[in-house]
Amino acid sequence: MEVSWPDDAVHKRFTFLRAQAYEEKKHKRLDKPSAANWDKEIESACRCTDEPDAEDGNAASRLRVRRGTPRSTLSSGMPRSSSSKRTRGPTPSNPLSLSKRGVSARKRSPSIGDDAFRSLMFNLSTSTVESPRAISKGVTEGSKNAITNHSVKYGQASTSKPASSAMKGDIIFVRSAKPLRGRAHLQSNWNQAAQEAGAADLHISSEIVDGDIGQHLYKFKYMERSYHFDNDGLQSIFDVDPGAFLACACTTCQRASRCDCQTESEITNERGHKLYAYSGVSISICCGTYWQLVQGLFAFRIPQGVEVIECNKYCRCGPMCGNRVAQKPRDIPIEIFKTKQCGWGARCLVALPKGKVLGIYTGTLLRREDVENLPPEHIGYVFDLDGTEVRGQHNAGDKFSVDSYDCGNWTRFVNHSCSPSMKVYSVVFDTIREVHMPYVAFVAARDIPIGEELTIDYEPSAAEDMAEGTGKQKRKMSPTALLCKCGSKRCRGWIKQ
Ligand SMILES: C[S@@+](CC[C@H](N)C(=O)[O-])C[C@H]1O[C@@H](n2cnc3c(N)ncnc32)[C@H](O)[C@@H]1O
Repeated sequence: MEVSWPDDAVHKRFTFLRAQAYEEKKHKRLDKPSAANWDKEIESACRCTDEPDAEDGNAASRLRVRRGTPRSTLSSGMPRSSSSKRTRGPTPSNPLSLSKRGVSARKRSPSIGDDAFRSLMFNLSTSTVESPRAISKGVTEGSKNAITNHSVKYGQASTSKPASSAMKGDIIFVRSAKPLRGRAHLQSNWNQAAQEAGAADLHISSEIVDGDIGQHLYKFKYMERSYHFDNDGLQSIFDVDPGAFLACACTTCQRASRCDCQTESEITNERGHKLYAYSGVSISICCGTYWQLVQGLFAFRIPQGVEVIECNKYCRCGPMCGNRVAQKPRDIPIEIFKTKQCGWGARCLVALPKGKVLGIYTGTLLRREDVENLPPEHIGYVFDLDGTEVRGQHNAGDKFSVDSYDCGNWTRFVNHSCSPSMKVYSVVFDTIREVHMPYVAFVAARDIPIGEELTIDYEPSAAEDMAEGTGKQKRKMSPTALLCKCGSKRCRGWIKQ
């Protein structure tokens, strides 16, 4: 995937202005992260409903992942057992309760020689997460069987002893230790990781059957936000000294002219006034008797390739600041589904307005020169971060890429289209732009109806060439290129790999 970047002059100008702004404004930054630090706000606003699973470490915070999860953790983190969390026994209000039928349902610990326990153990694992209705139906049926036949089986019984060995009254409901499998397993793990990061639901469509799932996906580590670093050296470059951050001193950043972080982005209108990258952030709409803040949408004002500098943890503003958009947890539900032609894809389960920022591309951050050492199957999942590079200039040391084959989030399933529904832009908030490790944000390029596939153009420069009439894409297909199956009327015929 390639993004188009501005020319050398633009970069020189921005570098100069930013250096100047830094010297002028650095006294305003907070020496320590603000008490109203956005990371903390996200954590407390996290919509996680379950307690973190201490056993398997999958509940590690974003920070812990960012500080260098060893590679072995990535490959050994799955499958995880759901048994340690959700045990559910019959309760008086529960349809599982057997007391109404004259059989006391009580919870006992198994002991050696307790045949009743072994013979009447129910397995409630797989479908419990998938379909509560099915569970209750199935278990009720199972309960009836328990009473009448003493041969209880729902899902898969852990043992199947003869009914005669069961003792009335020793019916025990336990949750099996058997882990979820296939699509249910992936959905459960990925959705949980998304929710722990404070993001909205992540679904895997039921069109995807277990047989469609490649083995590598069971080892895939879902990371809604932030990069993974295999290499401590890169991690330390990314985690710059706090003193290097420029931060604003405004409390709400409602006016771009007052927010010093806007100096960093240097987005100005024709009159030279600073502009936000995001629309609506400085506007309050009067709704009857109260004022309502309008949510920030990407306004497509910035020159392509110039990073948007969002407020950071040293800024004084809080989470409602209009210059904190891409860093907020995803608030729209996403579904991974099976496309007709291009493998799996991603779509949104709600309609989206133009400019809505949908997510950031996460994965393992690596130097560009290391990309060629990756196994070939990774290549389709590598996104180049070229925000500071001048086209044609070879300076591999400062170029980085993101590989989302082993870890990443839903954006790794985003397919290419020659008429894409999303655009990408570079955004910086966890580090400084000078380290050349921005995040890549995906944003709705137009209003997107509910359920439409979310796509990007993997090679926007080719689209520009086509528009300028210089590209002869269909005729000049490179030997390593992929046949494009986007189906667009404006399809260029192939995708660069
Ligand atoms: C980032 S992945 C996208 C997710 C992928 N479809 C999957 O199932 O994992 C990129 C790969 O998807 C496939 N792909 C994406 N867009 C395509 C298109 N327009 N035509 C053909 N293949 C496409 C190619 O195999 C490409 O290497």
